[in-house]
Amino acid sequence: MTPEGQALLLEGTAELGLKLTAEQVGGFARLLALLTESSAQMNLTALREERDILLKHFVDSLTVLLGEWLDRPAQGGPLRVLDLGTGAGFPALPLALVRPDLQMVPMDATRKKVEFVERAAQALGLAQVHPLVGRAETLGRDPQQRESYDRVVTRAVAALPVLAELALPFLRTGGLLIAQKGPILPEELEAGTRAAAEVGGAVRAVEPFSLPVADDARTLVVMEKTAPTPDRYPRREGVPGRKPLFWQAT
Ligand SMILES: C[S@@+](CC[C@H](N)C(=O)[O-])C[C@H]1O[C@@H](n2cnc3c(N)ncnc32)[C@H](O)[C@@H]1O
Repeated sequence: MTPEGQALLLEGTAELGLKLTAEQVGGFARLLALLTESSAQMNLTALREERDILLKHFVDSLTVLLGEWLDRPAQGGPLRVLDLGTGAGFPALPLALVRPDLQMVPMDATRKKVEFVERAAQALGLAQVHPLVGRAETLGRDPQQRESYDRVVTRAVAALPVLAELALPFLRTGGLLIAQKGPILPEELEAGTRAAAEVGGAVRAVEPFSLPVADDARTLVVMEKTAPTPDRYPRREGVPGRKPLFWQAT
């Protein structure tokens, strides 16, 4: 990481209220190098410039900490967190670097991306990260995965009604989905609210904010799991995305 890059990372994370240690900065530098090396060989992420990776992957991933939805509960063990559609490890890897107390499961349908996340987690010494390959529609029906997470995080994966159907089955009652999104249209929010109710959840918060330094518009949407998900959800692979509940995708 260049000195300018390090200054940018520190500025962006400071705006989120985080004070990175020298060891954490070293972890981000290593992750940047691994991502840049691997992207040259395979199509891992569209972002190639150091500034873009630092702001739009690393700092953006850490905005999931705004609102304190991932704070450690006063009682009970560590939070078990699923990152649904992690891609090259976002937000899972930046989050694991600053929050080693989280039991993190980055999950994606694409094996080569999950293999990268596994290699990166090993190289960074993140023993609490346990990647998983598969589709949410299928893993969400696996008794070992269903209703077994305290939190689901997900960034840039799908529209809200699709996320509700894919993510809420993984949560125990009382658990939270924290979706990192761009600006949200009222129609998407309405469909997401109805879809959440259909699969055993409710929208708890919609928080618009600006990405530090870059100023791009972002929204955190939080849904709470309020009741067990009916057995018919999620529908079979591909159907939630093709026919989102209560929503006509344009
Ligand atoms: C646009 S990428 C975003 C990746 C990452 N979250 C990020 O913010 O950089 C969306 C990812 O979600 C994964 N994905 C989409 N639908 C999925 C599903 N039903 N089950 C598992 N992974 C899925 C894709 O394979 C892809 O890697």
